[in-house]
Amino acid sequence: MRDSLVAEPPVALSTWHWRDLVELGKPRVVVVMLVCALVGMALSVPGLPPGDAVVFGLVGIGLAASGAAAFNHILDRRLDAMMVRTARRPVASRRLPTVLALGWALLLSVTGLGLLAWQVNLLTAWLTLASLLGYALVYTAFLKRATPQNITIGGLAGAAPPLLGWTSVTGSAEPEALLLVLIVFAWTPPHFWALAIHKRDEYARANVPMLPVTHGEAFTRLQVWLYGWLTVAITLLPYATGMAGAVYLVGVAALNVRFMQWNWRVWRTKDESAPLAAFWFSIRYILGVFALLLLDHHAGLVG
Ligand code: HEM
Ligand SMILES: CC(C)=CCC/C(C)=C/CC/C(C)=C/COP(=O)(O)OP(=O)(O)O
Repeated sequence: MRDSLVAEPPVALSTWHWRDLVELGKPRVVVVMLVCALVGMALSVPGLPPGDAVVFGLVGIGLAASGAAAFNHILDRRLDAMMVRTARRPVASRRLPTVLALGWALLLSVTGLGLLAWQVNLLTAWLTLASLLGYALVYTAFLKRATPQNITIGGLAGAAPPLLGWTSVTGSAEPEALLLVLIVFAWTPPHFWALAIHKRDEYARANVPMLPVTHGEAFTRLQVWLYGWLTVAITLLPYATGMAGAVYLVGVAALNVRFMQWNWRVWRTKDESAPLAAFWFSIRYILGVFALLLLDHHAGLVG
C-alpha cells in the first residue's frame, strides 16, 4: 500500500510562502497559551522568577505547542479541506506539501522539547510532551472524530501551559498550578462550543461529532451556560485559597459578569450573532483572568 503522504499530487514549491509555516503553528492561540504559561511562572515564586527559566521555558513551550498545532494541520488536512473556515489552510489547500509540513512539525517539536530538557528541566519537558501528544494525537487523531466530549477531555492538553510555566521555574507541580490549569480546562467548553454552535452546519457536513451536531443547538447552548458557571466558580478559588487578593477578586468579578452576560445571550436569546460574539469574548476573558492574576501578584509584591 502506498503511503498516503506520498500519494498526494505534487505541488509546485513556488505556491507556498514562509508565512504558511508560521500559520501551521496557530500563532495567535499559542501567544495566549504563553501568557498563561508566563502567569504560571510569575505565581510560582514569591519574587520575580529567574530570567533564564522564563525565556527558555516560554521559547520551549511555544515551539512545542506550535509543533503540536502543525501536526493538527497535517492530521486534519482532509477534514479542514471540507470546512469553509479551515479550507484555505496551507496543508488543507495543498499549497504546502504535507512532507514539508511534517518536517516543520517535527523540527518545532524536537527543538522545543529539547530546549526544555536541556535548559529548563525534565519534568517540564515530559509534561510538555504529554500535552503535545494529548493535542496532536489523542484529541486530533482520535477524540475529535469519536465523541462530542472530545474537547472536554482534549482540553486538558490546551489547559496545561500554566502548569508548564510553573514547573519551568520550580521543577515541581504544586496544587496552585493545578488550579490555574483547572481555570483553562473549565473555560474550554464555553470557549469552543460557542464557536461550534455558529459553525454547526460545517461540522455536520464534515461529519465531526461536535456537541451541536450530536445533541442539538439547544442542549449545547445550555452547556455553554452551565460550564460558564463552573468557570466562574473556579475563577473564585484563587481568592478563596489565598493565592490571589482583592485586586484579583474585584477584577474577576467584573469579567465574570460580562462573561455570563454573553453566555446568557447564547443560552436564552434569539440573537444570531451571540455565539460568535461570545466566542471572541471568551478569548478576552481568559486573557483578562490571567492578566489579573499577574497584576494582583505584583500588587502584592509592591504593597
Ligand atoms: C481543546 C481545546 C480547544 C479547542 C477545541 C479550541 C478551539 C478553537 C477553535 C476551533 C478556534 C478557531 C480557530 C480559527 O478559526 O482559526 C479557536 C480559536 C482560538 N483559541 Fe481555542 N480551543 C481550545 C483551547 C484553547 C486554549 C487552551 C487557548 C488559550 C489558552 C485558546 C485560545 C484561542 C485563541 C486565542 C483563538 C483565536 C485565534 C485567532 O485569532 O484566530 N484555545 N479555538
Ligand atoms: C504543548 C502544548 C501546550 C500543546 C497544546 C497545543 C495547542 C496549540 C492546542 C490548541 C487548542 C486548539 C486551538 C484546538 C482546536 O483544534 P481543532 O482542530 O478542533 O480546531 P481547528 O478546526 O481550528 O483546527
